[in-house]
Amino acid sequence: MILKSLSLLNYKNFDSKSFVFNDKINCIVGNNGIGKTNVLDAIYHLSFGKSYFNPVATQNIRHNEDFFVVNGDYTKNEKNEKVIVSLKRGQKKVIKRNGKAYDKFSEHIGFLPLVIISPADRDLIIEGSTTRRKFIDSVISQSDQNYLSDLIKYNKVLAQRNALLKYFALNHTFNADTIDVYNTQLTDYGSKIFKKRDTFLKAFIPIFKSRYEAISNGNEVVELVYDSHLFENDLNLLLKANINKDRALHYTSVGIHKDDLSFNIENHPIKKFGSQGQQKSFLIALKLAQFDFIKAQSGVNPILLLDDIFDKLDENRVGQIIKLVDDENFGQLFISDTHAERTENVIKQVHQSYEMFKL
Ligand SMILES: Nc1ncnc2c1ncn2[C@@H]1O[C@H](COP(=O)(O)OP(=O)(O)OP(=O)(O)O)[C@@H](O)[C@H]1O
Repeated sequence: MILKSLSLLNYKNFDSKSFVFNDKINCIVGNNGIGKTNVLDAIYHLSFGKSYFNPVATQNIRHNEDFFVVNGDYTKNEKNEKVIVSLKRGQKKVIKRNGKAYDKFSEHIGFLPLVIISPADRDLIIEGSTTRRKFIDSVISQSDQNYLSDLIKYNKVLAQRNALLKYFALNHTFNADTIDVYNTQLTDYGSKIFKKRDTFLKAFIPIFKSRYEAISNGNEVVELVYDSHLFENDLNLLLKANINKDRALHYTSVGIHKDDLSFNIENHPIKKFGSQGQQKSFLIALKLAQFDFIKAQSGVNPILLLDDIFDKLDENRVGQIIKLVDDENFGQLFISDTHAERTENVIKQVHQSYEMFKL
């Protein structure tokens, strides 16, 4: 799959801008704040219908403008595919593929597989469990539409159960039968989601470890562990056992929305004991494993966005990463960097064609 060209209208700092891309490597270089990451984010938008960086949709519209349009022309399986994402203030976002608007955005997810590696990934290590669950969910969703639909349904039931708990507390009342209905639904969707997360992680962890080994030259031992209450317990029994706690808290304290991943280096949490370079290597290995996994599932080479990844990495590690991407197994690559010369020197070592875009 190749993104042939991209055009932006009123997207973040760009009024109107077009690119015709190289099929292999595209380097977007320029000073801080010039809009390099915004170009990558526009490409991300075309795959996921939203920004990787800014969850407030309207903030992606250029200041003092009324709308944005991001237009991408792709070839996939030898067919041309045109995807347009647009947003007008006060209206709903529209995603069109070949002129036809999607009813549900979730149907588009996975159509243009993409992996982004960015400094913002640090949130996966430093922030709470939500970001790590989002990561697992986004990898599985790109190759399994049913997973995403079960997840959406689970979250809806969860919100209803929480609202009911709040209502009971405010009105000093309780009805076990209504809670039971929600428990059954949460158990149905939650068990399926748990099984898929478990199966996914069993396949994913070895790939991740081998990616880390390649980046670090095999000198460090890392671990990724799936933490879930559901390993030892049936969700329905758990929900029943915790009902008094949930009533006191006014929300549901157990379920797959509490799952987490532990990231360790040499048997200690990487958040506390990993150096910045080790943390960055860990995140890159995680994302490259995501790439491998999506590719194996979909049979398509995802687009790979490398946002500002050379910072904080020593030459050895940069060399290892470049060696990895200098491989037929990778598809199209987009790299952003502040140092045009550094990027060009690194990219010259790769035996693939490339294009430099100076903003
Ligand atoms: N809605 C918007 N309207 C106008 N400008 C915006 C909007 N959103 C972001 N910007 C501008 O985009 C610029 C940031 O762009 P971006 O993050 O792509 O920079 P960058 O080239 O990647 O920089 P760095 O090298 O520092 O990472 C900032 O100048 C910011 O003010």
